[in-house]
Amino acid sequence: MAKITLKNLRHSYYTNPKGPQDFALKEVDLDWQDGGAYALLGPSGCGKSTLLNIISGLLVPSEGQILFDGNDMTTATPDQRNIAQVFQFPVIYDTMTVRENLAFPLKNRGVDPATIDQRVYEIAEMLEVTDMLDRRAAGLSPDNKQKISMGRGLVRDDVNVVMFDEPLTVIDPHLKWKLRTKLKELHQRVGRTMIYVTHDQTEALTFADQVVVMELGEVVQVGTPVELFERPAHTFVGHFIGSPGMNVLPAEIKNGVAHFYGHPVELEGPIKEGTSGKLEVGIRPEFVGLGDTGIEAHVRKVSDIGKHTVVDVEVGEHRVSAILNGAPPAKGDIVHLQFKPSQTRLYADGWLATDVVPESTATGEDAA
Ligand SMILES: Nc1ncnc2c1ncn2[C@@H]1O[C@H](COP(=O)(O)OP(=O)(O)OP(=O)(O)O)[C@@H](O)[C@H]1O
Repeated sequence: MAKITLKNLRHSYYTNPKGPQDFALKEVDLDWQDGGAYALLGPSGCGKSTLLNIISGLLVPSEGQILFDGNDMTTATPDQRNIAQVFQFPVIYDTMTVRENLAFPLKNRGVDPATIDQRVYEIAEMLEVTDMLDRRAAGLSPDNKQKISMGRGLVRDDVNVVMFDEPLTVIDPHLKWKLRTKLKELHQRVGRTMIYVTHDQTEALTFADQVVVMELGEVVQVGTPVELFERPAHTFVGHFIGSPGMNVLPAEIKNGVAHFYGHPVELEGPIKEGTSGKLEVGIRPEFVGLGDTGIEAHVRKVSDIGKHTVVDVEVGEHRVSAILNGAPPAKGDIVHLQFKPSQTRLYADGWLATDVVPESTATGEDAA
């Protein structure tokens, strides 16, 4: 196993890139700690596969380095990197039994038969496939084939990292949650570095201890699921994570106070020095409340989603969502919005521009 470092990495598929727009990856600096459970999360086209291929050695970056425990591996072949990969579609041999499929990566490396038997059994137990060990892979369901494919990725204990590239694509929706949880459990049991690539926030947040969020070839935030939810470093993270995502509303500063639609808005803490550019207030629907006073809004839609109600309101031409627990208002009502100050942030050109008040100096709490 190894710590993997990406240093000043940039990649363009053009031979003569003219500017940042020609780079599929713009300046990536990242450390993947030994034994960590990571997710690489972002929408289609943000650069996830490009980054994955650079780590696995299928692609040499235009600029920068990739280090394994400080050793430069930038131009090393995939074989030399000692990486296991699980792809979107199962990679198994149909004519072999499940046991032979699981044993294959070990046999290939000349591991002794007794160790192979033991490892295959351990992995089969973890994946709950011991009853299929002697069945031909050809007869398995797609879900089970993908489980075996995962098993092949996990069976070796000498790999530097196991990379999963959208591994649940072929899995039946009702089984997805089960395999997601299984993968998390497997990480805890085998303790190997794992990188799970996905565009699905639920998969990323269930699996990973640390989530790397990418947009337009850039890493916009690395954090725990809670950090990404509670304090998005970029409005993109606020939008992308959560359902519905964070409300991002136009703001202006008057006499040092943020305003939205003419109303003063109390922020989580001081505005960072030198803040300028396009200003926006970010507040998650979970922290928008209703009260007798506050920002006047018209209720446009009320959706009952079981435990909560999502209420969509309009403030002028701006749409705001609130997640409410109590009795909801009705469509057409006029309500007053209150933003919970400790959860209200300012963003400048998309980036977080407020600091948090240290706990010892924080006063009371929160209007909503
Ligand atoms: N071989 C290639 N030649 C030219 N451009 C490419 C190539 N592969 C990817 N790109 C471009 O690089 C950018 C990043 O693509 P990449 O496939 O890494 O994104 P992704 O996040 O993995 O997307 P997806 O989830 O759809 O696979 C995109 O704009 C894509 O069009």
